Amino acid sequence: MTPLVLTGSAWVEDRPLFPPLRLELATGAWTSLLGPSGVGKTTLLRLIAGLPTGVRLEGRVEGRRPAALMAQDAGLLPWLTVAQNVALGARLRGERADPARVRDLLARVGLGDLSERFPPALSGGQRQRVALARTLIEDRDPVLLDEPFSALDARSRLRMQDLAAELLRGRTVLMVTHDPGEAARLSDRILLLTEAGLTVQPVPATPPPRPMDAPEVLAAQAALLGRLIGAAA
Ligand SMILES: Nc1ncnc2c1ncn2[C@@H]1O[C@H](COP(=O)(O)OP(=O)(O)OP(=O)(O)O)[C@@H](O)[C@H]1O
Repeated sequence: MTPLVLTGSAWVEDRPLFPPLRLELATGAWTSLLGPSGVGKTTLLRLIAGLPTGVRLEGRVEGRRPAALMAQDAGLLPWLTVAQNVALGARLRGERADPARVRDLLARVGLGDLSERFPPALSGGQRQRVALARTLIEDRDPVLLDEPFSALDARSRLRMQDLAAELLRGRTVLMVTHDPGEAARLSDRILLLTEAGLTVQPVPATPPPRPMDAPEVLAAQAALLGRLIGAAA
């Protein structure tokens, strides 16, 4: 598979957003992208997906292919049920999603009982789990996740991280997150985006997903937190 590579700088009107950088997604690996708010992480994800952004990219994306994208707002259609939202990708392609697979995924994200509910009657965390199921059902590579676990309580967060790690094993994943612990648990590679550009950060040597309280995870988490605080200063 051709590597997916973004090279270039981005501009918001005449203001630079990020300086010239090169972001290569390691094929089959989980890459996490961290950085201060507003630095351009979602923009990078959308540029890679080929979606509209408010910026001008002076550069190019090579190796782009159809991606599964889980956006920061769950983006559920309020007039479709939970199950219909999970099956939406297939429906948009004029196909029929396998109902057993939809049921199985909804059960695995803990929403087996809510499949006939409509999104306005869900909590923020439940909506996020529907969006996760909708992303995980797609047989796509790459998979682009924008803060996919941010609305979840601590227990569901760990469970959903493990589920995503299991179902996306071997896929090329780019996950934007503000949570250094999450990045340290799940990633093969960690990137930090700041106004100065993109830097590669150390990752624990053990294979992901790692226990959240493993010493190497806690050490990586603390190191990342220090860099994030430094970057935001
Ligand atoms: N459509 C737009 N028009 C003008 N500016 C935009 C547009 N979209 C994004 N921006 C600006 O681009 C910058 C980067 O936004 P982006 O959403 O990529 O940041 P982010 O790093 O993902 O932030 P956060 O962590 O808060 O989600 C922000 O300053 C934002 O205001």
